[in-house]
Amino acid sequence: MSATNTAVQPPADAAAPVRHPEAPAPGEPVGSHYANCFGCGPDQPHGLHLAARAGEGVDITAEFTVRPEHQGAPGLAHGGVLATALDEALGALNWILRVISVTGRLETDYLRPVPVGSVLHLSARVTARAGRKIYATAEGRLDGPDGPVAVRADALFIEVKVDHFIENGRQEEIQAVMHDPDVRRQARAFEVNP
Ligand SMILES: CCCCCCCCCC(=O)SCCNC(=O)CCNC(=O)[C@H](O)C(C)(C)COP(=O)(O)OP(=O)(O)OC[C@H]1O[C@@H](n2cnc3c(N)ncnc32)[C@H](O)[C@@H]1OP(=O)(O)O
Repeated sequence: MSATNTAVQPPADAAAPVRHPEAPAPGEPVGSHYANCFGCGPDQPHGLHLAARAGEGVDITAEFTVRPEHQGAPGLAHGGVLATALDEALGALNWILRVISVTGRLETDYLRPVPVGSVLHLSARVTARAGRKIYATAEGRLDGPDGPVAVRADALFIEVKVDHFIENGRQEEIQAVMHDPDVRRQARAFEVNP
């Protein structure tokens, strides 16, 4: 990180976010960006298995069922796991913008304990963009999509190229995904933005 402007709130001159014309239609699943992702990967046995759906704007919704393996205190979700759920919901916004970005900063508020067995109803939306910076916010509610807010987060994501992963990831996993033609096509498509 080269500069000091790391605030999660957008500057006054930030632009309004725009839904990409090829974003999934409202209600459609956005899909998993990586089968072994701890947040959304279907092949990750220890993961959260978050399955996000596109909203009507630059937003998504998702549900996270808290399992016994997600505990911190007895019978309650671990705070780091809840931050992961928020982070993953925010990361799913990439599909709506059709941009590849990674979390730069994530500020989380824990408002209510989240019991094991409960379903956290997540929603996330992009609030603004400024250059490579994407400002977004997310919340998780208990007892349904209109229930009380248990956790929330403001985040700053930074747009990156596919090379960010190729250059920094462990070669074993990089080589495995590079041989998957679907992954390659999908990743490159995200880099060709209008
Ligand atoms: C294929 C789809 C993938 C979808 C992934 C979603 C999964 C869920 C989300 C995640 O978990 S992502 C994984 C966790 N995040 C990371 O691993 C990111 C690690 N950090 C980095 O790799 C670099 O720091 C980063 C690419 C984010 C930035 O490095 P750069 O060299 O490209 O940026 P630079 O230093 O030029 O800074 C550009 C601007 O961003 C700001 N910035 C950079 N890093 C920041 C940071 N960490 N926090 C806040 N602001 C940051 C920086 O201040 C600057 O602001 P200004 O333009 O106003 O000067």
